[in-house]
Amino acid sequence: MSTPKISVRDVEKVFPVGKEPFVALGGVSLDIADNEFVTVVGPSGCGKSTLLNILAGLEQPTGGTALVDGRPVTGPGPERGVIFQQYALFPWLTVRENVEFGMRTAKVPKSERRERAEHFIRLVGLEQFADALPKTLSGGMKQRCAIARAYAVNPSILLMDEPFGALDALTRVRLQEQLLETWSKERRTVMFITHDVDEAVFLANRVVVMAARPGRIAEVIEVDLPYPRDEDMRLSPEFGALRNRVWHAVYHQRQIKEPAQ
Ligand SMILES: Nc1ncnc2c1ncn2[C@@H]1O[C@H](COP(=O)(O)OP(=O)(O)OP(=O)(O)O)[C@@H](O)[C@H]1O
Repeated sequence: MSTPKISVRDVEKVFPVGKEPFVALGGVSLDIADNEFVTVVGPSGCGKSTLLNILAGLEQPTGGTALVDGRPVTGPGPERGVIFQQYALFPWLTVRENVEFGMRTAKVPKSERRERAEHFIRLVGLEQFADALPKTLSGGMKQRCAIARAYAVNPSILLMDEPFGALDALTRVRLQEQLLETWSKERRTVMFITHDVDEAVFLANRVVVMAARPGRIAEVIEVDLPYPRDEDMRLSPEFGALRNRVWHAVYHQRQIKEPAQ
């Protein structure tokens, strides 16, 4: 088997909280293949963001290792693009300048920067708004801009932490479809955190269900539905059955009691 793009081996994260340490992740192992789309669901506080932040290089594990392309993650890197729920656009820069910003940091020459920015702005359907400032955009448009910016740096991995969490249902569905369209044209390895079971199934090759106390992987569910996925698929019995399975895995979890310290 080829080396997984992402490999999480027995990762633990213990936060010192008050007198007793808090085990946010208690030994998580997960491999994600190149170009795979994995979604992560689980109850609040089960360590989803902590896991993503470790892969992003924003947090260090207190045990185990997180590997990208076979190398341990020691900090953030240009091969990993991170998208959070809050759009994190620079308010004083236009859409185009925001999209170019990451490439500027990555020292991409100006003409290439322009060209790539145009390409990704078009891909997310913001060409009419290339010269607009973020304050004039809707939430969905801002998030599309953040996605274009992340893609433009050409990361091989996208780490997305509830990127559509703040959006209304209709915008959310549109952005899901657009993300899949972009992903099918510009293949990337994606890890996408969501609270929305429908969204998790609609997007993924595999859904990772996490559980809390300690944060761990409860179940991994294969989504063997073909791409492209569309509205009809969302209404299909196969989709419904998978959604029910994920729902059940999330909402009927047994609590493991941590041993008394
Ligand atoms: N810096 C920190 N110090 C102490 N505890 C923390 C810290 N960061 C996270 N935690 C705790 O670790 C646990 C996991 O947090 P995390 O944000 O990873 O969960 P999550 O599954 O992403 O939650 P949510 O779905 O609510 O966003 C939580 O109980 C949280 O309070």
